[in-house]
Amino acid sequence: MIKVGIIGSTGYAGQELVRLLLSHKEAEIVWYGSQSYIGKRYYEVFGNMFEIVTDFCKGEKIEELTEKAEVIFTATPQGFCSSVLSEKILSRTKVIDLSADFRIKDAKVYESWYHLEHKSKELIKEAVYGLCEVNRNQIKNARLVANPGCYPTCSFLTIYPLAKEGLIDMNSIIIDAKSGASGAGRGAKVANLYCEVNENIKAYGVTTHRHTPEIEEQLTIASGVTTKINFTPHLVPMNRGILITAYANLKQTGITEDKIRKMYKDYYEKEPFIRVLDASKTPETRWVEGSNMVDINIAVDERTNRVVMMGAMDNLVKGAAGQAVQNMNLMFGIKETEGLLMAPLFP
Ligand SMILES: NC(=O)C1=CN([C@@H]2O[C@H](COP(=O)(O)OP(=O)(O)OC[C@H]3O[C@@H](n4cnc5c(N)ncnc54)[C@H](OP(=O)(O)O)[C@@H]3O)[C@@H](O)[C@H]2O)C=CC1
Ligand SMILES: CC(=O)N[C@@H](CCC(=O)OP(=O)(O)O)C(=O)O
Repeated sequence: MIKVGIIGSTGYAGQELVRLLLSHKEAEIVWYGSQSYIGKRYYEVFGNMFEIVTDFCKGEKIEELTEKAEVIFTATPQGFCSSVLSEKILSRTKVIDLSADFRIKDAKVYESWYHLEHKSKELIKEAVYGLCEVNRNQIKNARLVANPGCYPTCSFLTIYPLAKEGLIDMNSIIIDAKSGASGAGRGAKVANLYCEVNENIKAYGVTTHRHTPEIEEQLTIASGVTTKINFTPHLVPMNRGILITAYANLKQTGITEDKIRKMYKDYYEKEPFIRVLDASKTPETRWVEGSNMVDINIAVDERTNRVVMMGAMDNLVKGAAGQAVQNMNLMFGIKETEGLLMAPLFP
C-alpha cells in the first residue's frame, strides 16, 4: 500500500482527495493534515466520514510527515508548498502540489500574477506539469508534480487538438469559463456566502485572473506559437462544475465540423477520462459531476469561420483531487485509472 499524507485534508480539494483515496485499492491515508482542526477527529469536520474515518486531524511539520508518507499531497493555499518544500523533503518523499506554486516555469510571471514571492525557485525547473493526457511519461519519473489548475485543465483539454494541429489562430482565442462555488475553497469569504452566490451569475477577475498565464504557457508549448488569450471566469450558483466555452479563428476556410470532431475523437480515443461527444451534443456539468471525466465538443460557425470549443468537468475531481490521484498512479507505476472509475453522479 502507498502511504499517503494530505496537508490541507480539511479543505474542499483535500476532502475530495480523502473520498477518492478511501476507495483506492493501493493507497492508505496515514495523515490527515489541518491547520484549524488539529486534535479533532476527521469525521467531526466532515460528517459524511462518520464511522468511516476515525483518525484525528494533525498539524505536524512536513519534515516529520516524510518519515510516515511515501507521497504528500499539498491541498493548501497558494504559496504554502513553495515555502516549506526542499531538496531534502523531495529526496525522501514524492510531492503532488494542488496549488499553483510549481505550475508556471517563470517565477517572475508567478510572482506578478499571484502577488507572492516564490520561496523555492530552485525547484520550479524540476516540477512536472501534471496534465496526465499530455505529460504522462515525464510524470512517471517525477518527484514533484504541479497539479494543474481547474480552469486550465478544462480550457487546455478543450482546445488542445486544434492548437497542436495548428488549425487555429493562437492569438484569437477567447475563453469564457463558469465555475461552481466550491472552486473558491471552504474558507469563509463574503463573496461566497449563500445570498451572494445564489440566484446570481457574475464575471470576475476580468483580464486579471491568475489562471491566464498558466493557460497561455500550456497552449504555447502545445502549439509552438507564443499565445495570448482573453480569459473570463464567471461564478455560478452550483456547488461543483466547470463549463468552458472557447472561441478561435480557423486559419483556413472549409474545414468541416465533422473533420474536426473526428480529429478530437482520434486524439482522445485512448484517454479513459475524456469523452468527445457526438454532433449537436453540448457538454453539461451535470453529466460529469463527481467523476474524473471531461466532456468535450466543438462546433464550426461557417459564417464567421470561427470554431467554438466546449468542455465540462468537475472542478474538485479532474480539476483537482481526481487529477492528483491520476498523477499519483502514474508516479507509482500502478494502473492510471485506479480509484477513479466511478460513474458521474446524477441528479
Ligand atoms: N477548490 C477547487 O476547486 C480547486 C482547488 N485547487 C487548489 O487546491 C488548494 C486548496 O484549495 P481548496 O481546497 O479549495 O481550499 P480550502 O480553503 O477549502 O482549503 C485549504 C486547506 O489548506 C489548509 N491550510 C491553510 N493554511 C495552511 C497552513 N499554513 N498549513 C497547513 N494547512 C493549511 C486548510 O486547513 P484548515 O481547514 O484546517 O484551516 C485547508 O485544509 C489551493 O491551492 C487551490 O488553488 C485546485 C484546483 C481546484
Ligand atoms: C470559483 C473560484 O473562485 N474559483 C477559483 C479557481 C479555483 C482554484 O482553486 O484555483 P487553482 O485551480 O489555481 O488551484 C478562482 O477563480 O480563484
